[in-house]
Amino acid sequence: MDYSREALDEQATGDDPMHFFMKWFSEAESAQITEVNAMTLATVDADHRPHARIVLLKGADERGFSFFTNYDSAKGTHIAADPFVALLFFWKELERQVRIDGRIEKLPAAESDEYFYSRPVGSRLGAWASPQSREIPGREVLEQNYERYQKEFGENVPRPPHWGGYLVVPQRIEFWQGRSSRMHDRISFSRNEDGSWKRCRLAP
Ligand SMILES: Cc1cc2nc3c(=O)[nH]c(=O)nc-3n(C[C@H](O)[C@H](O)[C@H](O)COP(=O)(O)O)c2cc1C
Ligand code: PXP
Repeated sequence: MDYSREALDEQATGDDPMHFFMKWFSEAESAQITEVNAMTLATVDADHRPHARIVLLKGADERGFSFFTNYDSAKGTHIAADPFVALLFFWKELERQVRIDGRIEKLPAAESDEYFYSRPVGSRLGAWASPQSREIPGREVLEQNYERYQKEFGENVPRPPHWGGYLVVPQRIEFWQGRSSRMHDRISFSRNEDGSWKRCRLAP
């Protein structure tokens, strides 16, 4: 595969990488890419070993990038031990990659509530039924848990205390545009101490 769609120059990315991310994200949405918000989340465990999995981006604003999960999951345990994480998007139809490194924190409970109560009742029950990342003897455990919570809550399924959002506050954001002969464009932003951004070009 030789990438040849387009170029990315420093000026085009502007001074604010969050702003530029939104632009690329909406272009990916317009390109009808399925699961455009699917991103790889990398964490490290207490022994400094890396782990990666996909989660869905549910918000991006001037603060950073947010997603929702089980705080007692493997990733939740890693984050509690080490708050440095990485995110990765690959939009192959646009020949684009976005790499994000940053520090992660929990979203305020009110924001977790707001998102949780926007989810279908079935997914809300799923959050109760699944002890995410734990070994279970069989699928029937999940089905039994689901029925149990369905009986207990009916249509009014509250947010479990172990389920909520995280915010990744970016320290570095890199935009990668594939180019011919592996001579790709890489524009990288690093956060300065005062919160402003320093932009540079990296060799591909
Ligand atoms: C397309 C896709 C989207 C996913 N989105 C989420 C998500 O937003 N939150 C989540 O907890 N798990 C999500 N998962 C499941 C995770 O990849 C993972 O299996 C789960 O969170 C357990 O990870 P852990 O054991 O490392 O904590 C998604 C999986 C896929 C394939
Ligand atoms: C276990 C799990 N939790 C949360 C999500 C986030 O997506 P949603 O809030 O749309 O269900 C997903 C998406 O696949 C998921 O698999």
